[in-house]
Amino acid sequence: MIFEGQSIQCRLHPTGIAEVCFDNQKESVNKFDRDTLEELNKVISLLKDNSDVKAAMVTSGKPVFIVGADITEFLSLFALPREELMQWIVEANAIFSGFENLPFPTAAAINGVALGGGMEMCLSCDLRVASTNAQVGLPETKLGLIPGFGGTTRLPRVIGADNAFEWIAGGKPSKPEAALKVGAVDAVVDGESLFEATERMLIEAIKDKIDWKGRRAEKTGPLQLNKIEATMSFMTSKAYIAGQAGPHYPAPVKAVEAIEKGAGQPLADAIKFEHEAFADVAQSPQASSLIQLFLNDQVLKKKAKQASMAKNVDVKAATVLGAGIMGGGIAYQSASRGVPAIMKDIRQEALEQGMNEAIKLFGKGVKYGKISTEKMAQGIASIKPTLSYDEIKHTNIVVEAVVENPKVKEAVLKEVEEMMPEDAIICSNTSTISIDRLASALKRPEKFCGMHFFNPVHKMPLVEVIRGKDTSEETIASVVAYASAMGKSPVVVNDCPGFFVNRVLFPYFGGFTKLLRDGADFQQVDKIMSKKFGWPMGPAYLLDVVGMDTGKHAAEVMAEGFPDRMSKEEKDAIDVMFEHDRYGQKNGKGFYVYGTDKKGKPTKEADPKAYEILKEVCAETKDFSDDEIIARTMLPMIIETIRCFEEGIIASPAEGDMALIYGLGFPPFRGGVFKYVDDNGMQAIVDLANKYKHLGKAYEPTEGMVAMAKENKTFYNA
Ligand SMILES: NC(=O)c1ccc[n+]([C@@H]2O[C@H](COP(=O)([O-])OP(=O)(O)OC[C@H]3O[C@@H](n4cnc5c(N)ncnc54)[C@H](O)[C@@H]3O)[C@@H](O)[C@H]2O)c1
Repeated sequence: MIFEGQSIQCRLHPTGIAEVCFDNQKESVNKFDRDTLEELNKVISLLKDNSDVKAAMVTSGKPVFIVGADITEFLSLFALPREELMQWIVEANAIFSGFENLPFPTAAAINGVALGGGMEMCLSCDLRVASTNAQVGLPETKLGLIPGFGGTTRLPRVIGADNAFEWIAGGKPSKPEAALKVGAVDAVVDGESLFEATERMLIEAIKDKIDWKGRRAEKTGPLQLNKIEATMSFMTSKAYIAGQAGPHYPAPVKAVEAIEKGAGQPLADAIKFEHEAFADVAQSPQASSLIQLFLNDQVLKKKAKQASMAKNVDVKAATVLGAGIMGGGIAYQSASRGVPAIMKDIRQEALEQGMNEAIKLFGKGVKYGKISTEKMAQGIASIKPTLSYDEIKHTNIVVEAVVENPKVKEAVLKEVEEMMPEDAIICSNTSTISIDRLASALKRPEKFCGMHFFNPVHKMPLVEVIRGKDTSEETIASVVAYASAMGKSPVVVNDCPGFFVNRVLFPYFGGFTKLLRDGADFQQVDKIMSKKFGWPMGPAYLLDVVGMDTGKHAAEVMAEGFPDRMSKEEKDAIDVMFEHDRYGQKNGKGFYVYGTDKKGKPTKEADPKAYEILKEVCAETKDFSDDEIIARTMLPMIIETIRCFEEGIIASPAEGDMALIYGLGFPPFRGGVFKYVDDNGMQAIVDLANKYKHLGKAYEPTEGMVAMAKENKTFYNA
C-alpha cells in the first residue's frame, strides 16, 4: 500500500500501475472536499518520486466515480475575502496540475457519475475509459459557477471549443456514448471489463504504443483554433449562450470569456483566466442563491426520505376524483410514476378529455425519447377512467379534485370515506377551502389532509401537503412519500386560508392592483417584474393564466381570512376585468387578448379595450420607477411570507423558499423571499416597508422583522 487515507487509497499493482482509488470511508459517495484534496496532494507527492510506479489509474470503490466538489463547503469558502479565495483556487488547481504532470501515463476508469470536480479529475488524466454506467459532465453553471478545477480550460483542449461551450453552458450530464463521440472519453466498455480495459491501455502507454506524451502536450498547449475560427466561434457562441441563459445568469458567458482569453496560451497560463472568472462568479449573488437553493433542495429530499420511513400507508394504487384540468393531471402523474390510478368523474365527456390529455403527455414522452412505447402503453393502461365508485376500495389513497365548491367537496368526501377501507388516506386538492372545515365532515379527520398540486401538474414540481389540526403525522408522512414517488417536491404546511403559496401570492396581486389604481401601466409592470425582477411572467399575464374568475374568488377567500391586510373597500382591476367577462386565457381575453397566428402558434397582444375598462378603477397613466414597481408589488408578498414563518405555517425558510420557487416560479437566481431579504438586509426591507406603509397594512413590517433588523439577523446562516 502506498497510501491509505479516509478518502483515497493507493496501491501498486505488479504491472507497475499505481491504482489511486477514491473510496470515502465516511460517506456513501466520493466527493472533493478539503480533506480529499489534501489526500490527493499527498498521493501525488508519493507517486512522483517512486521509481517503481510506471503509470497511475484513478478508480472508485463506490458505485459512483466522484460526484463533484462538496457543495456544503462552498458558501463559507466563497464568503472569504477575494485574495484568500484566490489563494485556495490556485492551491487546489496546483493539485490537479500536479496529477496531470506526473512523469508517467495516467488514466481514469470512470465507473459511474463523474460530474464537476469528478470530471475535472478525469480531465487531468491522459486517458479516460468509461463504463456503460458512467455519466460525465460539468454542471457548475447550474449553480451559477464555472468549472474551477481546470475544467473550463482543459475541456475545450480535449473536445474542441464548440463542444466545450455546449457542455459547460448547458451543464447537462452526458451518457458515455455521447462522451465518446466528442472525444471526452477514449473508450466505453462494460462495467466488469473497466479495470482490465484501462489497465491494457496504460500498459500500451507505458510501452509508448499510445502517444500519451503527444496527447498531454496537446492538452497542455494552446487551444487548437486558428484566429479566424476562434473569432467566429467565440463571437457567435457568446451571443447564443447569453441569449439562452438570459441576463440574470452570467456564469455561462463568463466561462466562454475565460476560454477565449486563454485560447492562445498554454494551459498553465490560460488557467489563470479561469481562476479569475471562477472567483468572480463564486462571489456573485446569483451563485450564492443557486447554491443555497441546492442546499434547500437537499433539505426537502431529506424530509421526503424521513417521511418514507415514517409512513403507515404505502400507496400502491390511487383514486383521483374529478377528471378536469387538475384531476387529469394528477392521474397522469401518478400513473407515469408507476402508481396506477382510478380516475372518477360524473361526466363521461370529462373522462374522455382527461384520458386524451394523459395520452398526449405519454406521447410527448415517447417523442422526446424519455419513455419507451411499452412504458407508454403500460402507463395509459394504468389509468382507469370510470363513472362508478365500484373499485375505489381497492386503492389506498383518494385525491379529491372536483369543483372548488365547499358543499360539493364536503358531500363527495363524506361519500367516499364510507366506501374506503379504514386505513385509507383521503386528500383534497382544494386551493382555498380550509382543510379543517373539510375535515369536520369526516369521521376520520386524522386520515385527511390537503394535497395541493399546481397547474400544469406534470410540469410544476411543488405539492403543498397541508396539515389540518387533526391530521396524524403518519398521514402526512404517507402523503409526502406518495408525492415524492410521483416525482414531486412536497412541502408540508399548516392549514390557513390560501395555505402558504396562495396566501403569499394574493398580497402580491393586491400590490399590483393598487399600483394600477394609482396610474401604473400593466404592460410596464409586467415588463419590469419579468425582465428585471425575473418572474416567468408579470402579474397581469399571470392573472390571465390563473383566470380572473379563479383570481377573484380566491382573493375574496383571502380577504375573509385576513381582512386587515387583504380586504379592500373599492373595486379593483380584477373585479372590473371579471365584470366585463375578461377571464383571461380561458376565454381569450383578459388584460391581454389571446389567439393564434397563421401558423397556429398562440399569440398574446395588448388590447386597447382592456385600458378602457381599467379607466373605471385606475387613475390617469403615469410613470413609476422600476424600483417603485418592484417594491410595491414585492413588499406585500415578502411580509406575508415572513408572517407565515413566524406563525409556523411553514417550518423553515428553506422550505418556504423552495415552495416559492417550485410553486410560483420565484426567480431562482434570487433564491426565494428569505434569501432575497437576507441579501438586501432586513433593515433595508423594513425601511422600504415603512416608506410605503400609507398603502395599508399589507406593507407594515411585523414586529419580528423590526427586531431582526435591529439585531442584524438573517434567516440563513451567512
Ligand atoms: N386549475 C388550477 O389551476 C388549480 C390549481 C390547484 C388546485 N386546483 C383545485 O383543483 C380542483 C379541481 O380544479 P380543476 O381546475 O381541475 O376544475 P375542473 O372544473 O377542470 O374539473 C373539475 C372536475 O370535477 C368533476 N366533478 C364535479 N363533481 C364531481 C363529483 N361529485 N365526483 C367526481 N367528479 C366530479 C367535474 O365534472 C370536472 O370534470 C379545485 O378544487 C381547484 O380549486 C385548481
